Amino acid sequence: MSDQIKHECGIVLIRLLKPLEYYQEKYGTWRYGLNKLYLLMEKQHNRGQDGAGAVNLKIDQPAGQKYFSRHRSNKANPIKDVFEKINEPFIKQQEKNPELLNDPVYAKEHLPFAGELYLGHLRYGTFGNHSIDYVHPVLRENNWRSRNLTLAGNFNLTNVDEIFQSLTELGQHPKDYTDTVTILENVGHFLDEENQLLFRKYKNEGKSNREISQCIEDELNIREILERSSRRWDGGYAIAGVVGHGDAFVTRDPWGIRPACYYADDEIVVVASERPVIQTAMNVRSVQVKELKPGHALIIKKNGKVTEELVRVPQTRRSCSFERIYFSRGSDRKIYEERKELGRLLAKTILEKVNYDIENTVFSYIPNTAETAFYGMMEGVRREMDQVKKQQILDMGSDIDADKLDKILSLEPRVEKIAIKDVKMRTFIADDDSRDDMVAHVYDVTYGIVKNGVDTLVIIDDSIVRGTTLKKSILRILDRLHPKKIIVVSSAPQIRYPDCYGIDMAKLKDFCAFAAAVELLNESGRTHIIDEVYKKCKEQQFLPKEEIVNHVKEIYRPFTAEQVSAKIAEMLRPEDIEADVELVYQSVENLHAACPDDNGDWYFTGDYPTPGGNKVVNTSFINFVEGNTGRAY
Ligand SMILES: NC(=O)CC[C@H](N)C(=O)O
Repeated sequence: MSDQIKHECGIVLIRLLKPLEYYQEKYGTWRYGLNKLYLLMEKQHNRGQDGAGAVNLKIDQPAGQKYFSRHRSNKANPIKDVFEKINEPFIKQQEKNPELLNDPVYAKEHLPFAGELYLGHLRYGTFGNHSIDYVHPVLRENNWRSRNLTLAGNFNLTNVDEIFQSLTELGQHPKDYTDTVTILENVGHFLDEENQLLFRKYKNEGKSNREISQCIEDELNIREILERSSRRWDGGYAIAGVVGHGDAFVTRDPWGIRPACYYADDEIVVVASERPVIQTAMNVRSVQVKELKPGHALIIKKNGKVTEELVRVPQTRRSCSFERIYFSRGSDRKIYEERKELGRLLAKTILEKVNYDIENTVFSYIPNTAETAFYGMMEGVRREMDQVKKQQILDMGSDIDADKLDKILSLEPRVEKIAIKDVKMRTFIADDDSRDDMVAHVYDVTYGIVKNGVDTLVIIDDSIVRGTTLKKSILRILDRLHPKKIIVVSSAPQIRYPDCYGIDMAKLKDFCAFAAAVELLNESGRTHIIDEVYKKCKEQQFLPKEEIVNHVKEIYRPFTAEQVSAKIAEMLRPEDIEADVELVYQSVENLHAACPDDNGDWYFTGDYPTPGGNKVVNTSFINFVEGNTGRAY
């Protein structure tokens, strides 16, 4: 991916179902769970680098001793920072008395992060900023054990304002306005309520307060707490939580927008955002890792009972196709196949664009995530070429000989590694003029492969969001190879509408497809459409989200996808390069054919699965016209 988009978050939840001694004996360390947490977080580092955090809970710690430990970091390498902090007391203990460090009973009593429940999080913020207050897990403390709550999530809601308001209507006075803390207080409120209900029930039965605390811990109905609190959540979410006495859960939105998978046996329960991460960390097969069903929660009671329970009625599945195209690790066996298929499906169009002139075409990709789509594209190109060769052979009829056959069969597509990602250029260059020149060098190229002024260069990327890197770096540096033409292929369709479910692309004006459509409207004397859409958006600005319609679709309506692609190519092509530039995008139909199980496509089509999505696109358009640079949720 050439455009860096901030996106997603990663979650990890681990419950050790046996006492720490068991792991010391079987695996040689009571830190078995902690080590797995590290692995699972490190393997998901692609999902968030703004911050990281981890919590540990010791189940059944005696009163007066700390049972929650937490470390969070928003430093440059947050996972490393968090685990250095976690390791500090272990290093000290190692120096003081190494034997005690390896004693699980001593460790649980005296050392932080020696407990049965772990919650880890990697953050790419979609709300607020990068400050430490926004880093998960967030914690709500209380002297009643079963009222303590910690949460971490991969989520974005379109109606945090409504939920915040419901808290203030309850009489609360939140000290902060962050989406994660709002969710924490929202769930916390119903956790308190459930505690209170159970307390009353047992008080009426004449039980002592001590007995009641025990009863509450046994009976706390997590499913009900989640059902009551999530009733109004509009958005995509996979939210994990731990309650102070030892119950834990992960709940997923009813549309399945955000992903969550789990593995459970009699020793351990592991939940993570991505399947192959669990496969690798736990050394299990993909069939052993289950997807958490949309609208359900995986609930792990303190006593070790694991259930998947219905929380909100599942809706038509609209899981995020961008996970498949780009975000998730491509090592998942299904995602790998899907990415290849995305490339394969583009082959015919590409060959048509180059007039099947395979001798004068060089195929390559933008490193690194587009590599899999590239393999698929090349399979597709070869398959198409086989058809061409077959026809040429048939056309020869009886006029066939070995030389002619050799010539036909030897025609192979030219596959080369052209673009090389070189350096991360950031703050070193201060002034804007030289900055652009330096940014051009983020990518480098392999020289001597392209025939000057003759060859067409076909280069595939997984998606093009803003196109800035293409314009400033990739096209310029590719032009130095002197191709006749550069065709940039996107394995994803045009990104036309903002996301509001956990990917930080909330501003319409950032999308090159949107800029191109606006330019086309202006050029073709249809500027009035922009004004009309603005008026319609303003008219429904304060309507309930359920009544809002996505009028932004009208901006694209007069044009075909090809017209928009051609305009984007024109706009992204630097004036001072020699090569022609063309863009080829995936069609939405082919995206669905390649990724049939995950058809969430609102960023391509404007069809939002939740009413809040229409509100976000509406606000986003108003922001664009009014020159407001804020996020639209
Ligand atoms: N990408 C995400 O899932 C972000 C989670 C949450 N909205 C935050 O900004 O912290």
